[in-house]
Amino acid sequence: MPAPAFSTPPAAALLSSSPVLRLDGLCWSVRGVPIVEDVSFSVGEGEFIAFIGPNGAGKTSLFNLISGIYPATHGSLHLDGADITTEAAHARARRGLGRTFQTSSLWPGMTVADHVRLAAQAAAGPRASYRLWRRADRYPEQVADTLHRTELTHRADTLAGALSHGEKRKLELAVLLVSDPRLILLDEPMAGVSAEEVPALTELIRSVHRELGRTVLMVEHHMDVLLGLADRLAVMYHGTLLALDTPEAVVVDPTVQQAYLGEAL
Ligand SMILES: Nc1ncnc2c1ncn2[C@@H]1O[C@H](COP(=O)(O)OP(=O)(O)OP(=O)(O)O)[C@@H](O)[C@H]1O
Repeated sequence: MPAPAFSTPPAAALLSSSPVLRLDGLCWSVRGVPIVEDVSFSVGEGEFIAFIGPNGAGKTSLFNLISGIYPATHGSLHLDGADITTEAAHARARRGLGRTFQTSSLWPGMTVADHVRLAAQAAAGPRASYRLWRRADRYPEQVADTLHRTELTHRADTLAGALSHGEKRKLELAVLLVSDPRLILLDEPMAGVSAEEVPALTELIRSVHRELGRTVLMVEHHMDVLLGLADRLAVMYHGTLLALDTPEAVVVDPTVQQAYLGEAL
């Protein structure tokens, strides 16, 4: 019997007290200018943390540090207890850390199914032959399951360039999910998505978190989206972590309110 494309962690794992991810005093500077300053927090298995903060607060930079795109200047990062501070992005991906980017990372002239098939092949490791990836019989279960999960089955043969913004975001999620990551970083998944498409995309992200049991970190400006999804809200401000608490506590936190100069969160 073929292995399911998605593994669901046992309920006990969701109650595990050991953090999936731990940041200790993480810093990143560019030519001596601090961009991320002394950020420390832990993420529990199955948790959903949403990152908010004004433009330029350092949210994407923090995601780049966690995913290994930038090396930390100081501090440390542990994934499942292993020190990954100096590990390259691809090594972190092999440990189960996946991410999407603020701007679309799709090939407009490639079909939806081929995007997912190529990602499945890449996840299968360096021994998989890239000459074979276009064969439609490669990774059929993974491709079909992932397209079904992301509600893109009917768009399998459509070129990515012909998709709506919301469908492009779904395809980016599909490309991510087919490698079965345990910890998922989503950088502004609603960016460019029309108001009509936001609810369906929100539900998809919710199902990735709740039904697949994935641990999720997400940068997002839509507070209405976040309040229904996040277990905790992290507020970034001038490169520092200003607050990290339940959404209810964060929205009434006077330090956070002052940082936003009285603007509604
Ligand atoms: N590679 C880089 N080199 C120099 N400065 C950078 C680099 N990347 C980011 N910065 C600067 O770091 C600061 C934080 O940027 P970052 O993109 O992390 O903020 P953000 O909170 O994600 O903002 P937004 O909500 O607008 O995406 C900004 O002042 C930005 O110009």
